[in-house]
Amino acid sequence: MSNQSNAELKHFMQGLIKRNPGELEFHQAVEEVAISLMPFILDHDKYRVGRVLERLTEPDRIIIFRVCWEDDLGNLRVNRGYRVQFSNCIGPYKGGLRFHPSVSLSILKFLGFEQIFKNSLTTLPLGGGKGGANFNPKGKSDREVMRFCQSFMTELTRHIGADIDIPAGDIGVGAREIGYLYGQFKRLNNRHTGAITGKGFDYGGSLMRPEATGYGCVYMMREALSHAGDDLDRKTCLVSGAGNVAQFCAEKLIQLGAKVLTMSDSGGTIYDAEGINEEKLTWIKELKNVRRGRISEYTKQFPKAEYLEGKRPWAIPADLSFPCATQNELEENDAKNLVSNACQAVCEGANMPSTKEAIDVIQAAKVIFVPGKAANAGGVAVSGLEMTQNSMRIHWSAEEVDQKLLGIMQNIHRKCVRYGETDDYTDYVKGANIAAFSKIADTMLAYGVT
Ligand SMILES: NC(=O)C1=CN([C@@H]2O[C@H](COP(=O)(O)OP(=O)(O)OC[C@H]3O[C@@H](n4cnc5c(N)ncnc54)[C@H](OP(=O)(O)O)[C@@H]3O)[C@@H](O)[C@H]2O)C=CC1
Ligand SMILES: O=C(O)CCC(=O)C(=O)O
Repeated sequence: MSNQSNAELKHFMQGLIKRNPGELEFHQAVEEVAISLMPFILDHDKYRVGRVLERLTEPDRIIIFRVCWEDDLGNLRVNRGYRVQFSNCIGPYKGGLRFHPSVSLSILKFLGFEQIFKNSLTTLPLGGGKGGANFNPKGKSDREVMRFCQSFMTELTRHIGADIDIPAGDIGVGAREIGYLYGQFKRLNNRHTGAITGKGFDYGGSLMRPEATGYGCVYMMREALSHAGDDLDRKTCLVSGAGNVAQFCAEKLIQLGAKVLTMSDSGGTIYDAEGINEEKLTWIKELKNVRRGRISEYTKQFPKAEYLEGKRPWAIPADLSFPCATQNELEENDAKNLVSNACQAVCEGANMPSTKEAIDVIQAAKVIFVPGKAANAGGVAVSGLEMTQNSMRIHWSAEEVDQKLLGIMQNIHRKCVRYGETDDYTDYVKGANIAAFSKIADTMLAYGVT
């Protein structure tokens, strides 16, 4: 990076940190983008003069609200709900809802900011947003989760709509929560519209939406390997997480002939040297989606596997890595382990799972690294396809949706290569950021001063 780019970057980040004090995850997400974009912006004066990056890092609006509900014992509980409507430049706000005790404004701003870029990469007309609450669904009864979702939606409903803002799931918001949220939306508005995605198939959902993020991530890995003259066959894989993204990432890897060695949750990692096959994965899905149990139980069912309490998967030797749990779950030392174990590629199923220091280590070793905004865009892409099907009042078959998903992931890969190829390395971070930014920035300039 030139001295001028460095100076501009420093100045920009100082301003951002001053305007958003203490929002560490938001700073991290913006810095990763700004490092890629600053030289590009300096080469294109219209973006610098138009102060596009400054405008793009200021959300259109943030809604914060009280969510009051009653638990099974009749106690009143109070949580905080949020919706960050970050940018509707290229389409209505679109992005998931996260229910997790760690939810904060910083986390939702980082997620909403990333979402603008990810959604741009899909080529669908989707803006960026994110929301959620510091509510912990773990250990709550179905009725408690329902009452919470109904209270949450009672406020959120006035801010969303099929052409305004379309939430979906994320951590802690799966099929059950979407059902309760959409049921309340429908009741309050007396209308059936595509105002939420990830809906059950019977009430307007798209086939393949549950699978889309994990499958899309594997399609992206396959493209990246193919670009490097390799393939997935018999590759050993580390997958973190055991939720929606991790389950379907593992499923597609198994289908395509790779060997999944690990899955994890916030308690620890299971390491199955024989590989997690379809039957074992079905058991994990039942454990996580129905019984809502802990991954540690796997070793009781499959005693040859090991449970590594409190550990992440990254110290285990394997060819490929798929962080699919949460932000900053892959740190500098983990990256060093991956590199010393000759890991060939990292494809991020989660949002910002790797720290900046980890990415630096991985890229310096010329290991393939595909960032979440490119690698996990399949989920929101199929949400976009769900919106299209809702508007057209039709359902596409699973094969049709899967083909479209594959096409979108291949197209994202091509764009990353177009903007990120250098002599000896494909910089997918730079490629994804510039490809996504150009479209948003040109649209912002077309709108004038807004
Ligand atoms: N669902 C989707 O379509 C998309 C999701 N993503 C991203 O993928 C990631 C996973 O989302 P999703 O699978 O939907 O969520 P789920 O809630 O289905 O699963 C989350 C998984 O991550 C684990 N996890 C959560 N927090 C932590 C933590 N602090 N430390 C270790 N493990 C943790 C959970 O373990 P435990 O149960 O113990 O908490 C669980 O196994 C997130 O980053 C999300 O933003 C990105 C694009 C689309
Ligand atoms: O499907 C969606 O709208 C959003 C998915 C999501 O939250 C994400 O891409 O991080």
